[in-house]
Amino acid sequence: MKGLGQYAAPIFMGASLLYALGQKHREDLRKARRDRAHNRYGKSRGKRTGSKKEMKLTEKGLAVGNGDGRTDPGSLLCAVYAGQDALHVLPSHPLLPSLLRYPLPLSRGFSPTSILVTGGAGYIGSHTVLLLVEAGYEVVVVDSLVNSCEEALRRVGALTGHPEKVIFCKADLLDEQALESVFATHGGFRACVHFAGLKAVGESVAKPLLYYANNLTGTLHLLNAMHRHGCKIMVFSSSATVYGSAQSPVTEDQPVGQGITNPYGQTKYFIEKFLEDFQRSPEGKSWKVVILRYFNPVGAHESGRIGEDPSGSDLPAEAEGHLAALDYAKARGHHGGCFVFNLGTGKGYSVLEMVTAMEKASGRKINYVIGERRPGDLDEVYSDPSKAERELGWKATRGLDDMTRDLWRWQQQNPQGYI
Ligand SMILES: O=c1ccn([C@@H]2O[C@H](COP(=O)(O)OP(=O)(O)O[C@H]3O[C@H](CO)[C@H](O)[C@H](O)[C@H]3O)[C@@H](O)[C@H]2O)c(=O)[nH]1
Repeated sequence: MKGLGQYAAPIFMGASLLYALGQKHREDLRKARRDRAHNRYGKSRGKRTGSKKEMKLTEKGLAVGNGDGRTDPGSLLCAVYAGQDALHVLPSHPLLPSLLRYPLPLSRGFSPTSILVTGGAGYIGSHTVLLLVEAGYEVVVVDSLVNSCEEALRRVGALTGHPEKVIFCKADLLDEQALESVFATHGGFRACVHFAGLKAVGESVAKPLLYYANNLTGTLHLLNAMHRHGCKIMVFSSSATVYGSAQSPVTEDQPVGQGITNPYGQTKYFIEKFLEDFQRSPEGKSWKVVILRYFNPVGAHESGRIGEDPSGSDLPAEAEGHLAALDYAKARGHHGGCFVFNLGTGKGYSVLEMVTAMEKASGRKINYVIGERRPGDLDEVYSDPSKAERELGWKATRGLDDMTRDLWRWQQQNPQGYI
């Protein structure tokens, strides 16, 4: 019988190998951290050359980059998996199947698939959060609840079966410190979908300063926080009002900003300008900005559980438009840009057609009085949505009857809204 000593040499060699690989792995991680810190704080301002290698945290894990923004698929040093509360790092070397797998505890909410949604408790926001969770994302919602309530998000969590993936932070975008603490606590956002904003056309005519201060300042705080924390994908919820007096059906290349009839529309126009100007600047050129211009969304989720809280286009489909926009931005890899899409049915409905459709859906007679146009309202605006269909693969699929039926179901099940 041989003694245990015969195993000593292989064990020693194996252990040395493991130690050496572990050392290399730790050194790689340290180097990656250094590189990231350099990039973040702008210490390495030198022009990158095609031959200079760099460590990159990619979707699949830590990889060696070519120095030109690309990575070679074979260069993966370790895979990174996001768990519920931890980041799991698994070295790709076959000799180390599990020895170096260790969870890095993280603040709740961090995940490479985490999306920040501002105004996510609102009408379109809550439908979008639902679709994002169904698509596998974890969502951090920042909302001041000025025009919504948390119950909408509880219902979204219940409908998806993943309440843990809907993380709510009550915060006002005007409160820069609160916003900073959301990024510091939940950071690492892959993208931001920005809905938060005041949206009542009539009120904006009566209180323009409130609208300018709120919508513009809040967005500037958000953009600064995203910039500080390296979140470079923005999907912005804009509005058809930016087309002002343009002739319908409006296409994305028609001029914007002329003849806008109300301060709400002006805020959307100015925010589009902020985004375009920043994206064109050296600091923002790697950002991917997708601007979605809505055309009066109508409807509710088919479950009747979420809809517009009482405090024509197709609402659930518009929420899908946000996912399509995220996919579009992600598919552009490292190529930044600013892209604009109309989301609408391509068909205009008159107010009387809406009344008739609601009568049909509810089986009730609706009394109405024909009066003056409300301050700030346009007479007619409807979209040409063909660019979204061509480039995003998005199309409004439901007709007026479907939208009013879902809207009526929501109204019947929730006559007082979310209570
Ligand atoms: O300063 C603010 C203003 C609003 N909100 C929140 O933002 C959400 C906005 O949702 P709404 O239901 O009021 O609005 P919609 O989802 O219907 O509207 C969305 O689409 C509109 C276009 O039709 C506008 O683009 C609007 O900004 C965008 O939120 C609400 O939860 C509200 O509480 C904030 O958190 N901070």
